[in-house]
Amino acid sequence: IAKTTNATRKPRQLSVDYYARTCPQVDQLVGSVTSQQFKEAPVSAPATIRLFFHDCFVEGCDGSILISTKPGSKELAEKEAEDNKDLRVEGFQTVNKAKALVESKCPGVVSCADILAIAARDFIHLAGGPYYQVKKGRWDGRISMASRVGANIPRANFTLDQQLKLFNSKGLSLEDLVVLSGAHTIGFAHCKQFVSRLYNYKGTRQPDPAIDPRLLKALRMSCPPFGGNTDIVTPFDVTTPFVFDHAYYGNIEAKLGLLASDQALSLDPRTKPLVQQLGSNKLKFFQAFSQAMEKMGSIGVKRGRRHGEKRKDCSMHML
Ligand code: HEM
Ligand SMILES: [Ca+2]
Ligand SMILES: [Ca+2]
Repeated sequence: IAKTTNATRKPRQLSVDYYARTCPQVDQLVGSVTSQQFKEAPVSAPATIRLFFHDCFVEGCDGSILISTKPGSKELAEKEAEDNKDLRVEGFQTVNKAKALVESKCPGVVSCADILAIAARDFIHLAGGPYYQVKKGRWDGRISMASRVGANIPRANFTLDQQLKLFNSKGLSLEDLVVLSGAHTIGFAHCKQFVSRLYNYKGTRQPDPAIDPRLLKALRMSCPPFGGNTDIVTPFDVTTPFVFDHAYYGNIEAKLGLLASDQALSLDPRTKPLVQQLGSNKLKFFQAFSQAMEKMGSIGVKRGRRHGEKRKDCSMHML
């Protein structure tokens, strides 16, 4: 019977109890690392959530983002790509710690891609967001190339159409786009991601009219037009930058969006009604976010030895 179910199972299907026999305690093991990490370095939460997003959008959710460039190799790994340079180390550290613990209890069983998916869920919950079951069974990928990143990661100055096109190409809908962008309720961005909105919006030499004047003033203080400190970061959510809540939507309705791509969601008639709904209904946001994360978490999933690997060290391919 077991054989028949295996053969008839859709190849890319994930399941909550995938490790029921081989590593039943995997969620607890990862959980002990994420809760410790959250206490020591709360930025691990936004760091890991973004890491998961950048993993799933390039080659699918397969841990390709975790690979380090081989010393002496000409081919740079994904994490070296320009769009991944600002991924914080805390996300990588979390995955590595969790992987080490999981390997010590269930050697050679759990993929790095699944550990990243579980850790991202944990941090959403630890920061005050929803808890949902993570479906597992992803294999790690054999390809990690910096050159494949640029076209697959959305940019801060993307129009809604550009964002939508990219999300659609990943099997995600307009609603998924609006809901997943709510992850910008925690975390921070560097000045370069929005500085043109502050001084010279679309070449007008004027600020973006869709920024609240008080926010504009505050952002201009942290981010001068030239010669500022490039390490400065600013919270996405001016009200609760460490709390996973639905404040993001109220903010963009109030012209407090940080990136042009965020603000666009409350300006476009296609997305504005959903922004209003999510901003006024935390439960709806939490339910929609959990579902959308499951959808994002199943992009391009690989199963089996022919397409994937189970790494021992998440930063190195198996040979
Ligand atoms: C819709 C298109 C999106 C765009 C254009 C976008 C762009 C960005 C940018 C430019 C940053 C700042 C990076 C920096 O300066 O360090 C950022 C941060 C972040 N993004 Fe997005 N993002 C998008 C969607 C998402 C999604 C779908 C998620 C997760 C579900 C996500 C989660 C995050 C988090 C948590 C941070 C904060 C990272 C930290 O503080 O370490 N983003 N995003
Ligand atoms: Ca990937
Ligand atoms: Ca918040």
